Amino acid sequence: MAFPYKAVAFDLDGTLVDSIADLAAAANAVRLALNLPVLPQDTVESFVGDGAASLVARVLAGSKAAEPDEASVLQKEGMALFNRFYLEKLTIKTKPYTTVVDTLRTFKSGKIGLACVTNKPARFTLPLLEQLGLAEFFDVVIAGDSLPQKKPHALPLTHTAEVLNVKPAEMLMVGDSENDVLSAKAAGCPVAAVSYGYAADANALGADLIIHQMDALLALSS
Ligand SMILES: O=C(O)COP(=O)(O)O
Ligand SMILES: [Mg+2]
Repeated sequence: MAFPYKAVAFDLDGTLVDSIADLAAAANAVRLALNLPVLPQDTVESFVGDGAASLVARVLAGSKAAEPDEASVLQKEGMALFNRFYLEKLTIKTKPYTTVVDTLRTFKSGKIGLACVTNKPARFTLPLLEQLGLAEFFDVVIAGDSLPQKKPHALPLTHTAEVLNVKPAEMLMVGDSENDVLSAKAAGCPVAAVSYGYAADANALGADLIIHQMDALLALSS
């Protein structure tokens, strides 16, 4: 194919799949179990992007500023509840965004290396990809706890490029958040941002390119 890159690394939440309804349901199930009032879905959406431990800390505090304190009893209890509730209902409403499946299929048949690089922990990432029939497309899946560093660090992307045997400059990162853009820039990867994800303003992320649906990638040529 005329596609200008040898590989593509995709973020998961807000990029490949719209997972916010199930994330918010699990988050609010945690709050109800702890006798806290439920949060609006938009509030939970603003807490997503830094992995499950950060999400749980923010959901418990009701504030984006909260950071996980692994030693806290409440954080441990919140994590245990979130793990249980979210794993039970990972893909009730979660679906791939429009044109995602066809785009992955086209890249796969064009021998483009494909990776999923997410901050979501592996215990959720792998079953979610399986349940939605997406796992088969990826040569490599790097979750938030697969390596010692997660996005916005460069490591998930430099490691992915190494596994796919391409240079970072030959691998396009596609994401929806500041962490995706920062990780790509730190790794030396070109980066596209999707306009439909969980960032308040995709135009402000500093990506090289903005796309409004995934199959816009297929129109790129060198
Ligand atoms: O689970 C998160 O916090 C974010 O996941 P993502 O990196 O796939 O957007
Ligand atoms: Mg994302």
